[in-house]
Amino acid sequence: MKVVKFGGSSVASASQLKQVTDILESDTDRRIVVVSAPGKRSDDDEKVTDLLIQIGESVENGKKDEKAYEKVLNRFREIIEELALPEETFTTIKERIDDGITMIEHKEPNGLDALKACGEDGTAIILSAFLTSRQHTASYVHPQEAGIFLKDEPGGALVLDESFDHLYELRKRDGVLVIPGFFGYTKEGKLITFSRGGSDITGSIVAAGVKADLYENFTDVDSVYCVNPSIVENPKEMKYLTYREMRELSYAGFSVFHDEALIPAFKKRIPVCIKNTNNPEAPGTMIVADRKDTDGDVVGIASDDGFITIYVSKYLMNREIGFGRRLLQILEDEGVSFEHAPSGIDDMSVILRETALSKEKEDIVLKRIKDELEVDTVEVERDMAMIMIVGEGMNQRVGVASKATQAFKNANVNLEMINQGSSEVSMMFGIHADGIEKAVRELYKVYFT
Ligand SMILES: Nc1ncnc2c1ncn2[C@@H]1O[C@H](COP(=O)(O)OP(=O)(O)O)[C@@H](O)[C@H]1O
Ligand SMILES: N[C@@H](CC(=O)OP(=O)(O)O)C(=O)O
Repeated sequence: MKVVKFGGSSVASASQLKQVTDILESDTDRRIVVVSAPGKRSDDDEKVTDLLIQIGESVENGKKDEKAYEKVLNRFREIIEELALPEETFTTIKERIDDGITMIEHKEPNGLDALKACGEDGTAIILSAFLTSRQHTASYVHPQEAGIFLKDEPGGALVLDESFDHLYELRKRDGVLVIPGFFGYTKEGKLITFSRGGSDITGSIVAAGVKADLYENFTDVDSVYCVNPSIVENPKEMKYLTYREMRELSYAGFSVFHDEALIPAFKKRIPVCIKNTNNPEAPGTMIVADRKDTDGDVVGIASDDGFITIYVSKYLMNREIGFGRRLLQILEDEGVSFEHAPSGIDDMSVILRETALSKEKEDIVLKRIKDELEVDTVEVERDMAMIMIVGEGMNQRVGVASKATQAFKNANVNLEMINQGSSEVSMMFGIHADGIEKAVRELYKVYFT
């Protein structure tokens, strides 16, 4: 049995949904399908999830964005008409969207999540109806009925272990099962969504729950490339990656697969394959426990901007037991999550995502660091970017870091920070965001050409 996830680009239009159906029909092992909300049909198009968030926020602010509301309804109406589905398919989707809006108007908790979930819910209703119209045994399975139970955590929902046992029961059902991605329920019955891009996580949870032979993740590229294809033209394709490599790369900026989506599949040893909906014959990229082709130092280069560094120095910090803990405690008290914390003898930096530290929070945090830790210096640097090079066995090879530093030199980009990941499959470099593309291109040259 295979679990198949189709991303937003794969379900963006009626013609894409027909392509999805062809893919399902070409392999009867593809029994469980997880779908995203309709994504962009072209570069200047809008994702349904973005429109739903726009509507939700406008309702929260007291004036519903009618334009965005009409756009969402039109997206679904167009798809339904082109697939020649009955009118009630549209009515059901519209009712669910209107219910989400009413929840927000009544200030019910999780109203925004309920509205956000309508994108994937709508796609699942449409795809199951379309499969049925093509004489397949197919059913829509609501995440609550499937038993996808989640814990509400800041920064995104987390799956509860009992979900895997509930999901196993799906194996007993006949036909193709279509499950909307991106959301689940708390034990108290509240709908909650994962963080953005979270349908990949649903797919992985379902694949782990039903103990699938394979989790296929269909998107709009032939494979995972060793570097973001919008930075380097025609980069090298990756045939195999290990779970650890993919986790590091997706965490550090490979947006093709959600970084939290690997853990459920990894724990149950379910292989993952990233494939192209518009070129399903291409082999794609397999993510597995062990990779045999270990040629080359590095398998991928990921990059992301939007980071802040808090730099702290204090003479004899090395002798002050508990300094690091107290510094991080301040962040914990203020509800700020951090990404990395490299340290020296008398200094320590904490790297955070800009989204984690508002200007007001920054003032509070800096004041507390100064007052409570009596530091010599505390400085904040914004507009930082992180570049991560990843490769299993990289730590065993001589000269990997020197190639990287040569590349930064070639790009004329100053290195603000270097951190060898504790996982030993990655090395991270902090630079100013304006140097990101130059640096990535030079790194690509030294490792891949
Ligand atoms: N290293 C990479 N390899 C492949 N695609 C990448 C990489 N880094 C970023 N991407 C981007 O990820 C996109 C696919 O992810 P996403 O837009 O989330 O797809 P979907 O709509 O299928 O969920 C690609 O179109 C590509 O632009
Ligand atoms: N629709 C949600 C969840 C998702 O996974 O989407 P996509 O498959 O388009 O990345 C989002 O936009 O965040």
